[in-house]
Amino acid sequence: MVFNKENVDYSLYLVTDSSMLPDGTTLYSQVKAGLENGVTLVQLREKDIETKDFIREAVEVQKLCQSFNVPLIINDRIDVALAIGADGVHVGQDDMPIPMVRKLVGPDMIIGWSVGFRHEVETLAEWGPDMVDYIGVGTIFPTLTKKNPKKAPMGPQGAIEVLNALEDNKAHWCRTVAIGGLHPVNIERVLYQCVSSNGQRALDGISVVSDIMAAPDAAAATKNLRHLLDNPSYKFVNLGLKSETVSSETYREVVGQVTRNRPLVQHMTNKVHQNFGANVTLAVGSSPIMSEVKEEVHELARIPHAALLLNTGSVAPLDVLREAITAYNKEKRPIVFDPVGYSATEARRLLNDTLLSHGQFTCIKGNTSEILSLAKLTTEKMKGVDAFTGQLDKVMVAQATRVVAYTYKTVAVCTGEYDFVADGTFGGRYYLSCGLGISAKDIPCVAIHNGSIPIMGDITASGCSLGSTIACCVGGVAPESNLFDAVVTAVVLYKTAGKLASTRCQGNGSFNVQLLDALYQLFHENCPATWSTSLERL
Ligand SMILES: Cc1nc(C(=O)O)sc1CCOP(=O)(O)O
Ligand SMILES: C=C1C=NC(C(F)(F)F)=NC1=N
Repeated sequence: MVFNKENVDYSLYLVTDSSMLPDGTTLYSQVKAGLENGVTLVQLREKDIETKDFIREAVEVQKLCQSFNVPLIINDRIDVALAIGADGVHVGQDDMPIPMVRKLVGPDMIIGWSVGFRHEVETLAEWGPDMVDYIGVGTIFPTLTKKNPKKAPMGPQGAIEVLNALEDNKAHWCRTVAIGGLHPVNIERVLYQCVSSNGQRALDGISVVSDIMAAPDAAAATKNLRHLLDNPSYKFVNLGLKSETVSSETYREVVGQVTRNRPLVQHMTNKVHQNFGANVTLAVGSSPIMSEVKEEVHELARIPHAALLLNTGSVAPLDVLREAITAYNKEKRPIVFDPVGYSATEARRLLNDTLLSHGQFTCIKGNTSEILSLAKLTTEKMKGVDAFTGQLDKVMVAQATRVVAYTYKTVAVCTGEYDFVADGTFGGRYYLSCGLGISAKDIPCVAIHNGSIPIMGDITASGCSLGSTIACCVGGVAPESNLFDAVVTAVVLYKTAGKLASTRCQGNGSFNVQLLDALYQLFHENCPATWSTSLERL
């Protein structure tokens, strides 16, 4: 019996592996537990097994799947799939070429293909809708399950690239499942982040091997995965409802909450910023801790109103930075990410990309060149547009800020004479298969301006310390507050203080001191109605 291909549910795709079964379980018992608790598609995958044994196992698993009305896919062995009348086959890039597979299995069988790169999608699109029915997109995260892995982990951003390739090549028939190192700790983030740039396509499902096959309690493991898939909202922090307008009333409320809650702001940052960042944090009614001790990040993240500022000018080892991201994501506490010098060197780009794929950030803040690089909008692409006044650059930079916010599903801040703040969080909502239907150009973005403050660029750590201020605000607001409002408040507060300090200082040295004083005064007076900074919705 071959399944009607049009209504396959790809949402929870179990790929078997009989080499990792816990004592007291069998391949059959693990698959059964999966099917009883929400697995929607099964792939029998045996790498070194005698054909006779494989056939026997396949017939047994096929009967089980049929009793749950779930299709059975056979990995790689076309002959076995044909012999037992399986519902489909899955082949890798180095297995039998797809057109030959289709010729052998006929039009009704499901064909799945392992895909990791844009050129493989282009090939698939050329073959047209009668060949590949779905693709396994991976390897998302490192995994020990696949022996001799040929692909480096691509992270959620790699999966987005594949989704974009499907859209660019109009392969609308093709379904997608992510695979590789997928577990409850990262599945919501993958489903939340992996949306094509045009907002039209998301993953159709996730595929797991060890999370179920190696689980002593496969039923519980499956129930947990099913829960994540059926409750499409990723609460990486308390994402409040969107407020319509950001006003001085909003600022007053945020400052009031920071004052009341005095958040702990953990800094992992560069040496130059440490001292000034700690003083800015104190001036903004918060409590700094400059700790890069891996063993204490979980304890710190559990402190009420904790927030992390991760500034990759920091020299903390990569595993410490990753552990911090894991800890704050786990506790659903905000992380402000400042990818210093993102595109300056390949080493920095790699470090920042690694951190960006390791967790979910609440706010990504950068200067214009960092944001343009993160948005993959090189100045060449920008030059393609006629050179109007600076006004045009403002539009382009605002768009780049929206692209970063959308790509990383975060609040993005781009600093400069105009500070841009864009909100790509979507309240943490995600959907399977279809995206949210909107693209980067549709997301909210504001421009914050207070005249030019040239001296701001002449002191060290002025940009980094905006990061500290943002962390104070997103850390200090009450749960269910709107993070975009908290970030905008921080930027408006900081820009107002910068302007004030620039009118009072005699040079760099006194500007530093005046900036601290201005932040302290503005924060403690908390009269935003008097703040001079303008905010414009774009
Ligand atoms: C079978 C397979 N294919 C992959 C690919 O990237 O194509 S990764 C993988 C193994 C995934 O196992 P786990 O869920 O235990 O990480
Ligand atoms: C190598 C593989 C890659 N992806 C998939 C799946 F996710 F199921 F599509 N299965 C495999 N065996």
